[in-house]
Amino acid sequence: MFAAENGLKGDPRLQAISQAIRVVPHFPKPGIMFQDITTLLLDHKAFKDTVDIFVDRYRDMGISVVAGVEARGFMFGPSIALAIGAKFVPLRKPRKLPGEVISEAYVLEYGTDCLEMHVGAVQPGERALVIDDLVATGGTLSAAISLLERVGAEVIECACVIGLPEVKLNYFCFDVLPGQCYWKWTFGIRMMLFDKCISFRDNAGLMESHSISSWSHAK
Ligand SMILES: O=P(O)(O)OC[C@H]1O[C@H](OP(=O)(O)OP(=O)(O)O)[C@H](O)[C@@H]1O
Ligand SMILES: Nc1ncnc2[nH]cnc12
Repeated sequence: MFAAENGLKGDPRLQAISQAIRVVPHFPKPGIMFQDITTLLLDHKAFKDTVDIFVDRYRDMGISVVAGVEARGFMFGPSIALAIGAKFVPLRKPRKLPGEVISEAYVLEYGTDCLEMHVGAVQPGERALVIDDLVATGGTLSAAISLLERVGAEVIECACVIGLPEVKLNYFCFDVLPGQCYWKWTFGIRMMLFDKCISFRDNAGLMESHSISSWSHAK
């Protein structure tokens, strides 16, 4: 989310959203600081503010598809889709969707997994937004982007509520693509003002052309 660009700089909603997210140490295994958005969902104002912030950003972008990543992308995606007049497409874990699917495997901070999407849910040329609660390595979002691009959709942006401070995207953003102000600006704002709230633009071509392991493994 571009706090300065869209007038969110200093917005008190951001701090309240951040504070509503519980951090659980050593879950699901030692060393992981688990960012628990279920406490955000319990806080009606913080939950609504989170959705509203995304809706304000995406309502005029001509987005026809909001693709939510199982499971936690399902908690934010449908509300955003309804509010911006888009359809919601679930990107599910393996063997959950009953119809014909396409699949994309990826590596997680604590394991490996796979996302699937129904064939025919998204048409070539559609403008898509990917929603999830959190980006850690970016592997999940990379898989989501791949699924959508494989069926000819254009991924306009990916939006997450939480960006982990150790995310390798910081490196990607500041060092690998120093000329890309968009990235630099986004993440500068995230770290200074947004804390746990980010949104970032997909630029799969650039991700691919630089061998950043966290992104390239899913490509
Ligand atoms: O950026 P990454 O390293 O790919 O990690 C981020 C993903 O990990 C979490 O989901 P998880 O796979 O744990 O599944 P869940 O939502 O079903 O618990 C989170 O909700 C993201 O989808
Ligand atoms: N630290 C974390 N907290 C919550 N979900 C995650 N998914 C990957 N890393 C995570």
